[in-house]
Amino acid sequence: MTRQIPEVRIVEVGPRDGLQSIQDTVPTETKIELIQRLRQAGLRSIELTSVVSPRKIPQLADCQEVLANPAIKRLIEDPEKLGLQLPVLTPNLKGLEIALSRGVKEVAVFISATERFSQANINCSIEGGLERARAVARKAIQAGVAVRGYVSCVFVDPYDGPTNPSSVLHCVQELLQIGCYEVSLGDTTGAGTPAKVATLLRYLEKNSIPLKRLAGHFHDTYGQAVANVLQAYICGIRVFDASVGGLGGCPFAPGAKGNVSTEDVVLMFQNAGIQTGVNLTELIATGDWINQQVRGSSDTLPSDYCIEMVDMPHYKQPQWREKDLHLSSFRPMTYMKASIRRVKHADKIRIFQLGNGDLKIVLNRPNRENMLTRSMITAMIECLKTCHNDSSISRIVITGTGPYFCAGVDTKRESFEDNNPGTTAAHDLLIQLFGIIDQYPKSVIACLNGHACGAGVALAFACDERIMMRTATINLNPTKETNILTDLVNRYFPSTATKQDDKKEKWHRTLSSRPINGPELQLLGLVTEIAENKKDMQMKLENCLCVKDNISSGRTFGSLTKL
Ligand SMILES: CC(C)(COP(=O)([O-])OP(=O)([O-])OC[C@H]1O[C@@H](n2cnc3c(N)ncnc32)[C@H](O)[C@@H]1OP(=O)([O-])[O-])[C@@H](O)C(=O)NCCC(=O)NCCSC(=O)C[C@@](C)(O)CC(=O)[O-]
Repeated sequence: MTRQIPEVRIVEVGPRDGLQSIQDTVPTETKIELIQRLRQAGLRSIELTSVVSPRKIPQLADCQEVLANPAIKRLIEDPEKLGLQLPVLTPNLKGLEIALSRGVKEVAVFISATERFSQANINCSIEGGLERARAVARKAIQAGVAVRGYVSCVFVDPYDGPTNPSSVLHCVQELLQIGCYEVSLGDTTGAGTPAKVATLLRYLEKNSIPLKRLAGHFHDTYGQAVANVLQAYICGIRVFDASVGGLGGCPFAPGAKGNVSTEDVVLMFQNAGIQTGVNLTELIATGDWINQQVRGSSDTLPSDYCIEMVDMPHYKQPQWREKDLHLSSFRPMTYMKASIRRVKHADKIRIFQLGNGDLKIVLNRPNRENMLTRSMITAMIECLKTCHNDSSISRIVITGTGPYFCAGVDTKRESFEDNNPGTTAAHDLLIQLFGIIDQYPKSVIACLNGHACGAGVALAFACDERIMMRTATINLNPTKETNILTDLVNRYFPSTATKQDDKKEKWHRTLSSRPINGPELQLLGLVTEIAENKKDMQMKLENCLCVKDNISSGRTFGSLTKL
């Protein structure tokens, strides 16, 4: 017998909650594109904006322009026909009037279950907020406009502390009474945990609140938001607010973090076979895009899964992605099957532990060609030391994002001389790093996603193996970094065999004179594999049987490197 699993509805609040706290003005066109992309990704309920005081929420001061945009207007005109719900947040009659004048067919009213947050957010008491909501609902319903309700601070008020559940009950009862078709329970401060969620929902249900009239709105301040969504689902909630990219937060709830990310919610449900109607890959691309727009990078993507997916080979090919994202048709590829756990994300370094035993260190400073800073070098050293005796890790993979593997040390920022008392010069840190890599008890593989220069070349050559993109080159820039590389060559290339000395000599000469590409390096035996593209590199990495092998010089080599 097939198990019937009810569907969930996701209310995407990214264009409103997601953006409202961002300091720098997000251009109106970006907001419009965000809405369109979200719709494209399959989201059917999208909160478009809010019509609130522009003094209080300057970021959404362009709400009228958003609503008046022809593309958005077309959606607003007949959302039902398009299968859409497009609420707009309206705190009072003024907001409602503006929304109505723009043809909006659904509004959302919002109150708080606690006094201090209510004052901070909407400048009135709980009862004052209810009074406003009542007036808005009455007029909206008369105009044939649907009304959704929010109750904020259902667990904790940022100023008052824990919330009395009876106040939440009162607010929910009132909002349903005034005609809200659904009330979203706002964990504004992100203080909720699954146990608190279950307790509150049981309490509301016992007091005759139908769970089908409730939605969950969880913020991720303490990393509990996805767990809270799951717990609420188990309790019977089927509607969840979420924000793409995990953006969000109320400026009047200091310290609170963004909403639960839509990507994580969709991923969780989809993998449980619960349909959300959302195309996860389109959504992840949208999350990546909006993060780039508002934060200048995808560094802050909500989960490691999203970060990994964005870096995935062939990520840009929807056919492939769609297929692989369904558990039933998962590609038999260790990398995909592997669970991905964040070990640490230091400054410009991402570190993942994959379930297949790889630890992946990603240099993530693409706009500066992944040039190494002191903190990046230190983070790598710390990571390698931490994982030294970790039996769950068998290989270390070092790679980069963007067109460069690593363009050396950022000499504008880092000194090679130990001229600051108490600090270690970049040179000494690098030597320490290369020494650790060289003597590491596990295999260390450099995946040269792009070009390497200066100390970046040295980093690659301190590793046991190198897999290199065909289009990548290595280039020993004639800078003061050269000394480091010469030092490395002398230290780490075997000196016992004359033949190898010859090769070392040749390699050094070639390297010093011009950029040298992967195939040339492979001929010299200095690169194990050449990859045609990211996917191929991943496959080559999967197949790389790198084994540590002690040789007479005392240094360790990958057995596949034929020097
Ligand atoms: C609620 C008010 C408007 C009351 O503000 P007020 O100061 O009590 O109202 P007022 O009527 O005295 O008006 C003050 C000024 O705001 C203007 N104004 C008044 N109303 C509007 C309007 N609708 N649209 C545009 N402008 C408006 C009004 O014209 C006047 O302008 P001024 O004469 O000073 O230039 C104000 O306090 C406000 O806008 N607060 C911001 C609330 C807000 O947007 N908070 C964030 C969203 S809620 C949230 O994030 C929580 C939630 C929903 O996501 C769930 C959760 O996580 O808990």
